[in-house]
Amino acid sequence: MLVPCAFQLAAMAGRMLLLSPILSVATILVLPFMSFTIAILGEKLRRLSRKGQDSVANLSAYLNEVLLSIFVVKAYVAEGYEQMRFKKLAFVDYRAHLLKKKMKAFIPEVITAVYAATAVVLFGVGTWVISKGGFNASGMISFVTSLVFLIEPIQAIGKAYNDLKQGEPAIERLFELTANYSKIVEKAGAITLAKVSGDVKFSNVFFAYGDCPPWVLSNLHLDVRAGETVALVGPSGGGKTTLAKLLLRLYDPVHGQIYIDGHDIREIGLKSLRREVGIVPQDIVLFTGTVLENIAYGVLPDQMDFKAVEQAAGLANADEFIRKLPSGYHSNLGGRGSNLSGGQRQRLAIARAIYQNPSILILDEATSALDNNSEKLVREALDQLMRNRTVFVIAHRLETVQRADRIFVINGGRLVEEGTHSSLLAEGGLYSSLYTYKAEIGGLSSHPFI
Ligand SMILES: Nc1ncnc2c1ncn2[C@@H]1O[C@H](COP(=O)(O)OP(=O)(O)OP(=O)(O)O)[C@@H](O)[C@H]1O
Repeated sequence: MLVPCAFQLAAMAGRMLLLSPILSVATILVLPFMSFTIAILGEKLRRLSRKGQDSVANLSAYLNEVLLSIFVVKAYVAEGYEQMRFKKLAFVDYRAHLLKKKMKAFIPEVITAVYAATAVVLFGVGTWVISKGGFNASGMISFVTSLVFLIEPIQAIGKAYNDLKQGEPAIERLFELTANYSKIVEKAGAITLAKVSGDVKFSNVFFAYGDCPPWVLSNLHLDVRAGETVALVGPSGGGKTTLAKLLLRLYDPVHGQIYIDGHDIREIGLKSLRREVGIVPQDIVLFTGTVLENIAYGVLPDQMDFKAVEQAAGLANADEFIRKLPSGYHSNLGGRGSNLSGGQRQRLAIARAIYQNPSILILDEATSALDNNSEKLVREALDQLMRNRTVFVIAHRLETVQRADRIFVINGGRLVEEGTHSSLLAEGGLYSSLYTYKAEIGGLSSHPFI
């Protein structure tokens, strides 16, 4: 579009110059004013478009959050409060879009006014030139016709400019999103692990989310043997979950290395690494889709092994309740599995991890208590899952801690104690005081170390 417009503009400007240099100069003097006006309005439109984009994003983020937690809203009788928050955000959105629409309607009016002013100037100068005898009426008509054809491409370019300004915020947001891309990149020539036994070593690891002190993990040395179950315990905020994130390579240490079977994990392909390191998070995440898709999560439909899914569900004590669902394994888990009980959700997550069959497992134990029967089913499922793997348990239950081969006590990002339940109690350090404190407040049987 720009090329034909530029040709038309040049041809008409040339013709006008030939017809009357004085009138052409008068016209040209108006052009910077017109461009300046268009630029200012374009910038205003860009800012309003940005506000519109932000308000839509805020509103949809809000709805996404509140609709998924509607039961909490109802339980806290917070409908009125949420209605007020929604109205506020909706009003901001309404105002932003209204202002944008107003500005879009206003711009052509301003441009028309600028044209009218140009016509008045030309009329005055034209009359003066004709009265001086340097120009006749037919020449004037020809000049005005050329001017009309000159304005046409200017209008088209102005419109394109406004469209660009209006679209700019969307492009800016896209660039902002791409700027947030993970810093974790796979090394060229990264290896694929073949058979993993599951030795894990953290060597002098320092980490901070902002890449500089204060450290979230500092001077961390851990040596975990293949098949060992280690419990990570310690006060809240000590760095246990961060340690697990580093093992999954969601972040890289600022200093130090992490090894799996002697390979620095930065040398391992991300797919291969995350295939071997599985996680059962504390907050179970189920997706809208079938039970089958949720257990074989991430596997393409034509590569799903239905028999293995059934087997995993069986080991996770989930097969029985799945079969009772209306369409068994093909039942849809609406609303992220909100129609399942807490224990059933946990067992599905365990079945997912069993299906993945990782060599190293990170288990962030749930803190929510289940009833005795459900607890027993989940416990048995976990026993199946933890068998023959290296397991890091971010442990909250005394039973898990006691059964671990070793316990690592993490405090303030440092490994402060290491040993078995009895050896650590005998040491009389942080572990022992956490244990005594929890025993005193009566939380011993359920969640001693959160
Ligand atoms: N994404 C993040 N960005 C910045 N700081 C973070 C982030 N995640 C965690 N932290 C901070 O890192 C520190 C360690 O957090 P982490 O979740 O690893 O502790 P934790 O021992 O697992 O705690 P908890 O037992 O309460 O789950 C905390 O001070 C926390 O505020």
